[in-house]
Amino acid sequence: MDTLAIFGAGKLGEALLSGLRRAGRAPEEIVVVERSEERAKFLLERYDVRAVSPADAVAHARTLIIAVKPQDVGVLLDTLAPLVGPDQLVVSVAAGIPTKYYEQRLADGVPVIRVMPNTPALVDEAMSVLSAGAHAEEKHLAAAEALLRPVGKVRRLPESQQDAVTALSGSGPAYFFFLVEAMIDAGILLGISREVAADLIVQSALGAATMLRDSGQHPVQLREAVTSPGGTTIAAIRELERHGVRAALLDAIEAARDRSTELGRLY
Ligand SMILES: NC(=O)C1=CN([C@@H]2O[C@H](COP(=O)(O)OP(=O)(O)OC[C@H]3O[C@@H](n4cnc5c(N)ncnc54)[C@H](OP(=O)(O)O)[C@@H]3O)[C@@H](O)[C@H]2O)C=CC1
Ligand SMILES: O=C(O)[C@@H]1CCC=N1
Repeated sequence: MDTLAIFGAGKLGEALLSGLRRAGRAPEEIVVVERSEERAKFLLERYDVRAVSPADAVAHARTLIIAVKPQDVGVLLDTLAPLVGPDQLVVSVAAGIPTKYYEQRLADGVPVIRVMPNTPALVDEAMSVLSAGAHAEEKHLAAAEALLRPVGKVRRLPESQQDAVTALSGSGPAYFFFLVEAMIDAGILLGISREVAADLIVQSALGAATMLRDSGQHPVQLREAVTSPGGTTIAAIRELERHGVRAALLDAIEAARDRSTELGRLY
């Protein structure tokens, strides 16, 4: 049985856990390591998985998913280092932390894979990008892909691109939520109730996302099809351009990339 342990079942760890359970992973194949008893109780009640000590988790599991915050990885590795061996697989989802960081602290030869998933794992629509560390072979990448595929789309990219990936798809859902939040506020401004505005905008977002994925058309083509000559859309686009929204997005995503790089240097 390919058992796995999730260290830190917070927002992202829980999103992965929920997907693994939906995908049919039996509760006895998964353990979690959590600091808070209350959180452990919640996870047991909701997902039927046990919370155990780090030592028990390492003894129990072949695959170790590290889903604690980047600033907590170092302390966790102090505990794990003497326990983990090269027949196990470490999968890290921590933003910014390079595989080299793990390899320097764990026993020689322990395979490490860095993954950047995102919270749409909760609805099986995650984007997960994998990069192999120095000791990770094809079989390890394949095992990590098999783990993540049930919760969404999976790609492999070189680790040198992981900070950019973190800024694009790791944080990406937050940008869309932010945009939707602002558009609902615009509905309020125009005298539409919050409930109705949310319904209109969320369905428009879903429709637009489906077209982006399925139409085979470039976003510019799709936007042009909405933008009638002398019409309403171009009046809005002019304001978006006047306020520098495109430049703001470029700056924002660059800042996220830089923060990911910085996290990797801090810890
Ligand atoms: N949220 C997201 O969208 C994404 C997050 N990530 C990455 O996932 C990781 C987790 O992020 P997120 O879920 O948002 O953060 P959370 O704070 O929600 O989750 C982290 C969890 O780990 C627990 N924890 C901390 N230290 C330990 C430890 N030593 N042993 C066991 N559990 C521990 C925390 O407990 P406590 O609260 O008690 O500290 C908390 O429950 C981060 O590294 C982040 O970069 C990656 C992609 C997307
Ligand atoms: O904000 C963060 O640092 C994490 C990593 C990517 C998404 N959330």
